[in-house]
Amino acid sequence: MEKLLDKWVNQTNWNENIASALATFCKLENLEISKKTIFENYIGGEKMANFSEVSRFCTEWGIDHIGLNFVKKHLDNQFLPAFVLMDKYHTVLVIKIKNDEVYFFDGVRGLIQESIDSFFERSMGHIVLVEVGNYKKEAYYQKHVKEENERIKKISDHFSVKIIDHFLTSEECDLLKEKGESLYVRSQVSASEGNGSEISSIRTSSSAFLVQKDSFFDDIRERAAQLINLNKERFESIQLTSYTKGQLYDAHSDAFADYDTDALKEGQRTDTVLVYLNDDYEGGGTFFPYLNKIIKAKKGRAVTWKSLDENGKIDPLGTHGGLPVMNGRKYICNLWARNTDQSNWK
Ligand SMILES: O=C(O)CCC(=O)C(=O)O
Ligand SMILES: [Fe+2]
Repeated sequence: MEKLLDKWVNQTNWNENIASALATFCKLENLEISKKTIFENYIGGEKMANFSEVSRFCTEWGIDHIGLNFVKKHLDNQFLPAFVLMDKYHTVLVIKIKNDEVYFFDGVRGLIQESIDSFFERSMGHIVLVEVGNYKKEAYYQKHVKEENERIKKISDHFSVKIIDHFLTSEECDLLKEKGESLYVRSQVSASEGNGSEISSIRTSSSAFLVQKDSFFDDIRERAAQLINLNKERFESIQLTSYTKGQLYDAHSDAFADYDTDALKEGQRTDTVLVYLNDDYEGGGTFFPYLNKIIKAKKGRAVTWKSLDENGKIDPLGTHGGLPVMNGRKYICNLWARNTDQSNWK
């Protein structure tokens, strides 16, 4: 697995998903097509790259391929590698099946393993099998491209992730980091049974809970409140999170699921203001898989979005996570607002 991960060419821009899959494929197959050529030619223009780029790429470079409606039997080593269009508007590169698990490269998440059933369930029903030889090439894509563009337009009309640079000064970032330094414990997530929280491989960072009384913390909450036009009482106590090399937070919503009755007793999370406290590390961007967007850290930068839709339900478009840190140490500050008064931190 380690060796295979070396072949991964990650995407660093939201519209580079296909280019990442294609470049990873070339590296795996030792094709001498440069990463630069791929990233310059197959990023899909101003919108995100769409699945037809895979076929265009193969045609242009004389690589035997076929586009098909995806059925489970394609998940067989004899047909691989294959490009599959997943939900989340992502194309992934499937390379191996072993013990009913699919191994695939994802532009933002690297080399992933998932059960065949759940992988198939998540997919959008389109696959390109590469170098399979015997099939005839056919064009399946136009209809899909149109649907894809419509879906993306709908998304960008309804959901926004706002970026506010210089929300905190560099000195404030340093001070906040310092205040948390001795308080880190392994991060947890809500327990799957809905009572309490637990350690999980989906979140491997450490967290510091800044529950002490401090006018500095109050001031930050006040500014977060002004930023998104809420009462400061709606903000929880500040949490810092830190990731060392390899640590990550997989895709999730900050809002609590219905079954998470323990957490919901204190109210539902509605808004997030996330602040980057440093930027001297590699990797570790904040990714929004449904929006095909990765936000890069910049010291003092705040990012804000809503977790619930207009009906108060968890909005899948707010799904996000922290990519693995490649080098160095990442520090963020989380300011979460709930729909009830949280001011027992006073
Ligand atoms: O580390 C990141 O960029 C995201 C963190 C996050 O989503 C969280 O702490 O809830
Ligand atoms: Fe989060």
